[in-house]
Amino acid sequence: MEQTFIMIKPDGVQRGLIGEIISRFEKKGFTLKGLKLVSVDQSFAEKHYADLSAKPFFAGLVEYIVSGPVVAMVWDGKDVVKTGRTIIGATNPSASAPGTIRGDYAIDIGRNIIHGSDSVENARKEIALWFPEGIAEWQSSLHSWIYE
Ligand SMILES: Nc1ncnc2c1ncn2[C@@H]1O[C@H](COP(=O)(O)OP(=O)(O)OP(=O)(O)O)[C@@H](O)[C@H]1O
Repeated sequence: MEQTFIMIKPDGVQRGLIGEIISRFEKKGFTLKGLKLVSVDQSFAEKHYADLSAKPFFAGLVEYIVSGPVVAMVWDGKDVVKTGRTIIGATNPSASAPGTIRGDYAIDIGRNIIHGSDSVENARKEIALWFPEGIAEWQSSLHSWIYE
């Protein structure tokens, strides 16, 4: 099945949204395969956001990601990359629909609470970067109640 990398950013952790965010992915029917609370350093944050290194907001983005612990997760399920992005909402919370995580809980683009991989290929790279130790191998017993 497909996997995606989801990170609750430092503002999401500080604001007490960990449980709410995990709950949304769980209730949808996706399966949690990796989970840890970690503080990353500058070089790690720069690696994660390497594609954005030329952007004017890059330094501020890195500073934001290292400002406190983040929750790194791997979620598994059919079309989880695309559906995960839908659950998260548009990058700029001012354009995120109500009902999405960013639409419900964020205001500023530079404090948008959560990250989700934007493609299956990037998910693979991000999971390898954040979980070099590997992820849990298990299958939920609810599988046949979620997939036909
Ligand atoms: N104009 C901006 N000003 C400040 N921060 C920004 C801006 N644009 C993007 N960011 C930050 O950089 C992150 C990565 O930007 P990107 O364009 O990859 O959006 P995204 O894929 O929706 O976000 P993410 O990769 O965090 O899921 C955004 O989530 C946001 O935190």
